[in-house]
Parts: sequence; structure tokens; C-alpha cells
Amino acid sequence: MDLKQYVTTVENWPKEGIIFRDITTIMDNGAAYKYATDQIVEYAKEVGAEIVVGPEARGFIIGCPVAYALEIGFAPVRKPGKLPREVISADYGLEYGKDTLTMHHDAIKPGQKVLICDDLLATGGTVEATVRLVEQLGGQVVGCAFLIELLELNGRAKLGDLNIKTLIQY
Ligand SMILES: O=P(O)(O)OC[C@H]1O[C@H](OP(=O)(O)OP(=O)(O)O)[C@H](O)[C@@H]1O
Ligand SMILES: Nc1ncnc2[nH]cnc12
Repeated sequence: MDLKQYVTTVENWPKEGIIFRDITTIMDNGAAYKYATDQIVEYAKEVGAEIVVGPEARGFIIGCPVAYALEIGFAPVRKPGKLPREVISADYGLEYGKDTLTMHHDAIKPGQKVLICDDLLATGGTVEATVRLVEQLGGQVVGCAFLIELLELNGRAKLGDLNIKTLIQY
């Protein structure tokens, strides 16, 4: 299936100069959403993922169905003030702003093999902060999966030699 045809491009959103790649038109098509999920499930099996981690909000849309299909857990990465128990935090920058991400202090067990899922790899700031959180908890990041990679922002450079899978490139 050519997944790219289901992505909608929105120019100058959320700011002038940003070309926004909208995945809601993958999600609202059952066959396309299932195909994308299945590709990431296969990758998760290859890398031996034991738990899926996804950053708010679109990482939930990609990561949760993968965790469900594999019958493994999902741990959310959230913006500050959203998780109810003790958290650890990491600051990061992104294509159009700056923010902080948090995880529950006990979300990952030491040594657990983690697959990070998100919709899109842009500058890599979000996933790099997520990797820091997982590693701080003693987790081992065995893979990072995205529907979309924006090649010119070179997010891979922030991720060293981590194993990365992307389904669509621009
Ligand atoms: O590689 P990066 O430069 O970090 O950019 C990618 C991130 O940006 C978007 O999320 P956003 O922060 O806009 O949050 P949202 O999913 O809650 O809309 C996207 O869903 C990724 O998580
Ligand atoms: N260009 C873009 N399109 C969609 N989501 C994004 N997140 C960061 N950059 C983005």
C-alpha cells in the first residue's frame, strides 16, 4: 500500500513556513491505519520490544495499537502536570517551539526492551528527550518507529546509532 497518498499536507500551519504533515487521514481510513500499524508491529517483533513508549499526543495513536497487537504494555510520555504520580522530566526543543516531557518514575522496569513510537520524526527533539527518560529509568531502547520522517531536519543525527524505522519520507 502507498501510505503517502493518505497523508494530508497543510502549508503554513501551525506557523508561517511550516509544512504540516497531517496523519488524521491515515487514521480515519481503516485499511491504511491497519497497514501502518502492522508494519510497526513487524518491526517491534524484529527488535524484541517488551514495552511500547509513546509521547503525547500522536505517539499514543501510533503506539497503543502496536502494544495491543503484541499483548505488551504501553507507557505514556506526557507534558508536565498530566501524570498523577511521581515523575521524571526532560526538556527538549522542536520544529516550532520548546517544551518538557515527563514519565512516571516506575513506568519502565530496569533492563526492559523499549520501542518508542510516534507519528513523525522532525528535528528529533521529542524522541531524543524520550530516549533520555527511558534510559534514566534503566530501560533499553531497542527501536524507534515513526510513520513519517522529515529528512531535511535530520532528526536521525540526534539519535546516534539507535535503530530507527520510518514508513514514509519527505
Ligand atoms: O522531531 P521533533 O522536532 O521533536 O517533532 C516531532 C514531534 O512533534 C509533534 O508533536 P507535538 O510536540 O506538536 O505535540 P502533539 O503530538 O501533542 O501535537 C509530533 O507528533 C512529534 O511528537
Ligand atoms: N511538519 C510537521 N508536520 C506534522 N507534525 C510535526 N511535528 C513537527 N513538525 C511537524
